[in-house]
Amino acid sequence: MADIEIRNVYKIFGQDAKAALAMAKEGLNKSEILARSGCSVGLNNVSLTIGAGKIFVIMGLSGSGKSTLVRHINRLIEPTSGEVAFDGSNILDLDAKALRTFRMHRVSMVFQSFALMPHRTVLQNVIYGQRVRGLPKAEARDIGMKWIETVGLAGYDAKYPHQLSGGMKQRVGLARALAADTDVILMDEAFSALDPLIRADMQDQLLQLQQNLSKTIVFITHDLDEALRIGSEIAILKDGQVVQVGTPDDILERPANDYVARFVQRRQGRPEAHE
Ligand SMILES: Nc1ncnc2c1ncn2[C@@H]1O[C@H](COP(=O)(O)OP(=O)(O)OP(=O)(O)O)[C@@H](O)[C@H]1O
Repeated sequence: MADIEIRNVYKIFGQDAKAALAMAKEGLNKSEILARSGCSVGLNNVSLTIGAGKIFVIMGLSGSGKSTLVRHINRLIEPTSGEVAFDGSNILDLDAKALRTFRMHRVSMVFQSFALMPHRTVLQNVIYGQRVRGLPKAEARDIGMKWIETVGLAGYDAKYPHQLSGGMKQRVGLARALAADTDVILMDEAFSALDPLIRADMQDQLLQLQQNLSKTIVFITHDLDEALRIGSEIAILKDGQVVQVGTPDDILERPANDYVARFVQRRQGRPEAHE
């Protein structure tokens, strides 16, 4: 179980990141920084705590920084400034070997693009991490088959990714993350290719995982109903900044500002409030 702390994280993409960082720290906004430095601001002073055992949902318009934020949690991306800590230890201090171990045991990721290995079967994809860890084949197989069945793909273990639909591939990606048995699972629009029935099923699965196995799940979605259904907490990002973090009730009933109120209304298909 891990508490994840994101502290004053800035992420600047581009050549002149140092100058752009100084501008961000002075309080210039994303478009001013882009105009002056040519740099794109991914995250602009983000601080938040993701409690162990929670389903922490991240929402925001396209380009608001959701994927950039989540990729900091397994150090796929490193901040230009700031810290990311697991149980108080800054993961930026891990050397290459410790980072490999951290990724193997502490945090796995389900990508929107599936990221399956095309020449390996469903089962081989699902148990790849376990095999790399050195788990004997028979044991890894049992674990893999269990999760393949859980995600509704019983009978597909010997198929190859090209023989599956997009939604099925997404479920293989999820089974792989579950089989890896890490404390934390990062999910970047991981349900976007699922049809509504399977999507609802997978939401139930996630709630069970959280409740029964105390997994911490960080979940990006564009779907407010999904966020409200599964989220212990929801963070709303805008232009690389967190505009509110709260329970589903907080977000719906006590929006922190007009932006969040409009965001929620728009997503629910209600008429927009006045600007
Ligand atoms: N590799 C990169 N190079 C340059 N800019 C980047 C890079 N990755 C992200 N950005 C910029 O950082 C900002 C946040 O991007 P990010 O992909 O995190 O947004 P997002 O909220 O996940 O969007 P979406 O919902 O479309 O996936 C955007 O302005 C984007 O242009």
